[in-house]
Amino acid sequence: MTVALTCGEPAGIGPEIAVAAWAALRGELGLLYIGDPAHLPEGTPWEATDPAGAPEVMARALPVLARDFGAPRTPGRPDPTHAAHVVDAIAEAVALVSSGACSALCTAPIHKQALIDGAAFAYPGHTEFLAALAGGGRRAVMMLACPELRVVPATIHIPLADVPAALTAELLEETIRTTRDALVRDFGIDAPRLAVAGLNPHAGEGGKMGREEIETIAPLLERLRGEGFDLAGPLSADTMFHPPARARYDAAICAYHDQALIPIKTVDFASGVNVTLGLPFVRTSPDHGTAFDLAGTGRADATSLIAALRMAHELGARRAAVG
Ligand SMILES: NC(=O)C1=CN([C@@H]2O[C@H](COP(=O)(O)OP(=O)(O)OC[C@H]3O[C@@H](n4cnc5c(N)ncnc54)[C@H](O)[C@@H]3O)[C@@H](O)[C@H]2O)C=CC1
Ligand SMILES: NCC(=O)COP(=O)(O)O
Repeated sequence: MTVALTCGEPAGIGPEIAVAAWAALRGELGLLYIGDPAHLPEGTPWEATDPAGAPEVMARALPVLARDFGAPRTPGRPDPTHAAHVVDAIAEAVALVSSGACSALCTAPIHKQALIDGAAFAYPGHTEFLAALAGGGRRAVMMLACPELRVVPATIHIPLADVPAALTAELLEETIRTTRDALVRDFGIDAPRLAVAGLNPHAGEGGKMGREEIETIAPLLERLRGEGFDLAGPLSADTMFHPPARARYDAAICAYHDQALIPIKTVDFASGVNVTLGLPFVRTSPDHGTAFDLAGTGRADATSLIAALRMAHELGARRAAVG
């Protein structure tokens, strides 16, 4: 069983944390790095191979599906000529997991702006790109998970000003259903408890601080409770994330990106994992970005990538076992 690991933005910390993760995990799981080996830190032991050969290579070298990105890497400074190769590596990894050659996909961070500028990348992130590659008109759902907390932003990479209009009952319902299904299937939670945040301060304060809770969120939750969903909310987001509140749910569904990601990155920035729900294959990622300020210094922490690779391996194995 081999986890495909895409290189992400070569100017970021991806290549160096990939090597650190390989060193930490080589006795534990198989991974296949997809990228340009010339971008790996000097002196990295690596070996060109394919998914079938990766587990055997792991013990002595980083297994690499070697691709030529055509130009060296300058840490902290993205090269526009790399952008299309970065996108191709993700598409290639999806082909490997879709064919069953790899058991799961883990992605090192991309720099969204560099891909949009350099390759006219038409997506705000991996999540939406992977949903498009998976086909079937899917809408993938982003979850970030650490041992203490799981959060799901219903709207993702859109301007804050656009959130109220985007947070429709349809989007929220699909997000809740996808999250519940994934908690059962991938996380082994038989009866998931979900907490749903309001959009406004104090969840609207009875309509005095916004009406989305009364008009959209509460009626939807009531309907879904009628179907047997275990749903709390709409809750005030500011009091959902302290430890006793966290103990009352298995995942928090949030209205927008920062409402979800600020708490988890505060609770556990080091080892949070981003996992995409609703795809026909497993995809995880570290919770952080390209960290240009650290690229090339050797000071980047690989803990989150290690946790992401472990989760990818575990979820891939679980799906393989249950079919
Ligand atoms: N899954 C993905 O592809 C993700 C990509 N990004 C992208 O990354 C780029 C940079 O985003 P930022 O908001 O600056 O976030 P960032 O996570 O790259 O950096 C924020 C701060 O955290 C530090 N940091 C990040 N990772 C670290 C690590 N492994 N060890 C130690 N310190 C670490 C950085 O040095 C910086 O001070 C953006 O283009 C963003 O879209 C951000 C999050 C996820
Ligand atoms: N803030 C999370 C993030 O940017 C990750 O996005 P994605 O590339 O996993 O869609």
